[in-house]
Amino acid sequence: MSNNLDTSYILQTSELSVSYGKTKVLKDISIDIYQNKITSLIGCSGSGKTTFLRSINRIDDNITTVSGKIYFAGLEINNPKINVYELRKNVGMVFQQPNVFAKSIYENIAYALRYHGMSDKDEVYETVEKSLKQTSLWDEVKNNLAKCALELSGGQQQRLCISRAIALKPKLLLLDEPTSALDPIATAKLEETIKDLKEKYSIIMVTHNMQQARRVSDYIAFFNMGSLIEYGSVDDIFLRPQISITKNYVSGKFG
Ligand SMILES: Nc1ncnc2c1ncn2[C@@H]1O[C@H](COP(=O)(O)OP(=O)(O)OP(=O)(O)O)[C@@H](O)[C@H]1O
Repeated sequence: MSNNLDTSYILQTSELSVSYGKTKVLKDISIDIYQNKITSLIGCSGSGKTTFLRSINRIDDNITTVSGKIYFAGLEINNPKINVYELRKNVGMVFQQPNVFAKSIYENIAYALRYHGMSDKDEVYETVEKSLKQTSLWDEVKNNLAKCALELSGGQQQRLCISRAIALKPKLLLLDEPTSALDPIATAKLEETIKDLKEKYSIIMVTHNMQQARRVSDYIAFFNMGSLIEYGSVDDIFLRPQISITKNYVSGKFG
């Protein structure tokens, strides 16, 4: 991490290490993640990508030991004074499997808004509509907002999960393999949504799909066995990798 906290970065880590019990699975990760860009984390299974994501909104507080620093929007997130509830509002997370609630499409978003303190009915409705439009789901569901979200297709459910996350106006969106459960058409649609969202949000996405990483990302971070091996622009990593293991991974020689 650079010496000064820089506002062009949404997230900076300095020598971040994370252990489950005695096993250290992330080792001294120092990285500066840019605002309003899409940064993809790539690497073999077990290299620590998801652990990195989860440490940013402190989901695993009870099962991990963390050392080093994580600065989100300039604040050190593991400081005891940090309000974890506020942090999670500002750092939205979308998981591999869409986790919609067994409620109506409308309620999936409205519930989250009310939970976080929005009480005005008109404001809730407007925010639901706006967040569904931002993921291009509005036109597909606007006449069926009372339908149970579980009846949507997998791709629609995933876009609903993203709508729910962005309805809370997070500064950072974490996407953990968001298209891994989707077919190619739903994947293409979700990739378009993700690219549109970077106008307003900073995004960190885990993906195993190298074509997707190339299509969608501005920056790529390559992890291997808990270490950050190489980090750079999408062209730096795919066309001019500096480290042979990165080159072998992105060219499909292992992984
Ligand atoms: N809850 C947990 N308890 C103990 N070990 C865990 C836990 N979650 C992950 N690990 C271990 O931490 C290491 C990193 O896992 P992680 O899920 O972060 O990797 P990953 O790069 O995201 O993998 P994948 O691409 O398969 O999702 C692995 O060795 C994994 O077994």
